[in-house]
Amino acid sequence: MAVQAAAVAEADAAPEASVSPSRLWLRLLRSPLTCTGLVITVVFLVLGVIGPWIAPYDPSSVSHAVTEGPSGAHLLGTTQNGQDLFSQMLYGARASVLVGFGSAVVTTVLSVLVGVTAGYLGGLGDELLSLLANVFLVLPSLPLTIILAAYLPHSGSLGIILVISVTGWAWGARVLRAQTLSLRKRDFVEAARATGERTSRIILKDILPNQVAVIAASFLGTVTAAILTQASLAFLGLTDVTQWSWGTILYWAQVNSALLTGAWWWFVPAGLAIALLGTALSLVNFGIDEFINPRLRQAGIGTKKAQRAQVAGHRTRRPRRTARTGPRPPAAPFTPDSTDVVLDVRDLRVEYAGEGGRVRAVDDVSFTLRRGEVLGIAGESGSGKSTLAYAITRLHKPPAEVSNGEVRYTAADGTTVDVLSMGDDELRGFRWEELSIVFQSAMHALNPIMRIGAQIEDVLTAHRPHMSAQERAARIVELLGIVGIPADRADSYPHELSGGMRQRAMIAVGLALDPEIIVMDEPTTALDVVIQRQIIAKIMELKDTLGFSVVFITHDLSLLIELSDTIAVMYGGRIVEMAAAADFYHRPRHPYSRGLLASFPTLGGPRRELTGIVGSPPDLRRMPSGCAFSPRCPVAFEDCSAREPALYRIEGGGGAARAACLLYADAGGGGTEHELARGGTQ
Ligand SMILES: Nc1ncnc2c1ncn2[C@@H]1O[C@H](COP(=O)(O)OP(=O)(O)OP(=O)(O)O)[C@@H](O)[C@H]1O
Repeated sequence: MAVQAAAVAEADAAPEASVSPSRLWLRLLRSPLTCTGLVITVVFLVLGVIGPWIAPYDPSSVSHAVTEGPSGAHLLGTTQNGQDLFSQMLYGARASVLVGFGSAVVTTVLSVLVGVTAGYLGGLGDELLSLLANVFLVLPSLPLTIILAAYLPHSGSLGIILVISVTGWAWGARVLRAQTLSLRKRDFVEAARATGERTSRIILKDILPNQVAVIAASFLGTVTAAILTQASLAFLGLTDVTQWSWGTILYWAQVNSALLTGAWWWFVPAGLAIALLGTALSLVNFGIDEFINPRLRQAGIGTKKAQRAQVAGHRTRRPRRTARTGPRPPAAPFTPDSTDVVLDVRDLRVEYAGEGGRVRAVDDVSFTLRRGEVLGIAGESGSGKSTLAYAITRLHKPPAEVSNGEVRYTAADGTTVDVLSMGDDELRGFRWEELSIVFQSAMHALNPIMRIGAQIEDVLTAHRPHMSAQERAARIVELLGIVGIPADRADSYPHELSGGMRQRAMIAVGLALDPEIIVMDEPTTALDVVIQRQIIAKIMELKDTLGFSVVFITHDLSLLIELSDTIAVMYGGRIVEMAAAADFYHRPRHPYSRGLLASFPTLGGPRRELTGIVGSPPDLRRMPSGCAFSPRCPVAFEDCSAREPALYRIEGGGGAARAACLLYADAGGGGTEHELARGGTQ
């Protein structure tokens, strides 16, 4: 099959280039609101550290200047004992900042530990941790805080930090658990798992960075809440009132009726400080959210200055990294009489266990994939294509379970291994090194907050730990070049690329380790027809140059015929026809294949009426007796609902055709799927 390579690089170049990390930080600082928030927060932090050293007086020492308003000697006035309020505010800054940030650190660490662990682990661990969080959530936090504080009146700031952390961690943990639950099902986490990354690394590099905005919001929110809680407890006299904090200042002001006597300078500075720090933290929070979330940046929610910085960033030229020397030598092209089997799937059965029992989503599936071959798997939705792909890549998860069969992989050096019996470490080495996967939607399979280059680098770091940073950079450039993406796009985020580019970036990730087999599950479904054709052309070009084999899954039979060497059609979890692509196109044997072909417009050749297939695919829980297709089959006869057909070999079909239809039961050369597996697809 000769498919010409398309010049795809220019065709779908997205309009926006990316911006270097230093510029992004600069952008954060260029937002006036964020900057204001940062400056105020830093000023308070500095005051918290140096406050007691620069205070002009001892905050507790009395003087004759009682209840005096602000003056040169006492910048913020005095109390009714003549104590200097400016000094009290400086001492108070330390206590408030310490309690605020201390509580936020402890609370956030607890929330992250419990929330992320529960969400990622699932199962019993999740249930226990969630129960714990729920118990703390239903406890009335205000009375609990008051009671705990009353029992720890002399424990100082550490006691307050403890009280606030104990009563405050559960909410954050619950939010983070929910986020983690949703993230762990995302394709980019699946992809990271598939590339062999360890759990700890997935959590640190894929799960946590995607939650930075939530963690930051929770952290800064806790700082504000903790400062307020501490002020409230102190105001109520539930803390050590001889320890200076902004809350204690308010407490003494209230006890001495400062409001009634008009001594505004006594309570206004402390109230203002709390409000100002809370506002500043919120401004920083907005800024971080905008910085972390590339979509907000893209949407220009930032200030005009930030947008100008963005435009300037696009114009900035970044130096190109030098490419590694040439691609690997071209492999021998695939020929239909090849017997060099790379993947041998035998009698594979995959079941989903549910409340209503087990359903067989893949049943008795056998096929061989030869080196350099493209095996196309077609079938309506629900026929078991994805379940098959996930099972042969060992990416299936409960409730899916492989209950029978073998998946044997033969490396280029002739060694054969059973993929289904591999241990975790062996699997980690196998996936991506020998077999990689290109998922359906690159937008979901790529980590949205990691640059394309970094995502390729992750695979290289996980599998080639001895590669130097320069070698990795060169390989990234090489891979992007192979799939037709300009090297400077390594610094782009997925959302900055067009759909076609993203899908090619996903292919680059799949090619990173030069695998023998690539499983592609609907890799072009989400793309428009023009880009779809470009991607297909690229895949075929790469296959011819690099010599890998492909298992290509799609609904689109006409596309499949064009790019595949061999076609397998699935129905109700079984392969019902298998044939060389050209033979299949001209003479589909199974009535279901004929119906499928009649449902799609041909890519070339004469126009024909699209008829489709009446009825719907079978419910796996109630499979019809005999041939599963018989209730929909236009040529069914009596025997069809009683006898289940094997995958019969059909002589005269170029030696390659097999169909699971009783029409061919006596057509000669009857062979079971098992024999098919032994004989290859020929
Ligand atoms: N998580 C699950 N739990 C229970 N049954 C499932 C689950 N996932 C899939 N199935 C069953 O397995 C059958 C095959 O699903 P699968 O996704 O493999 O089909 P498919 O041919 O890839 O469909 P599509 O083209 O829509 O992706 C479905 O009909 C469904 O009944």
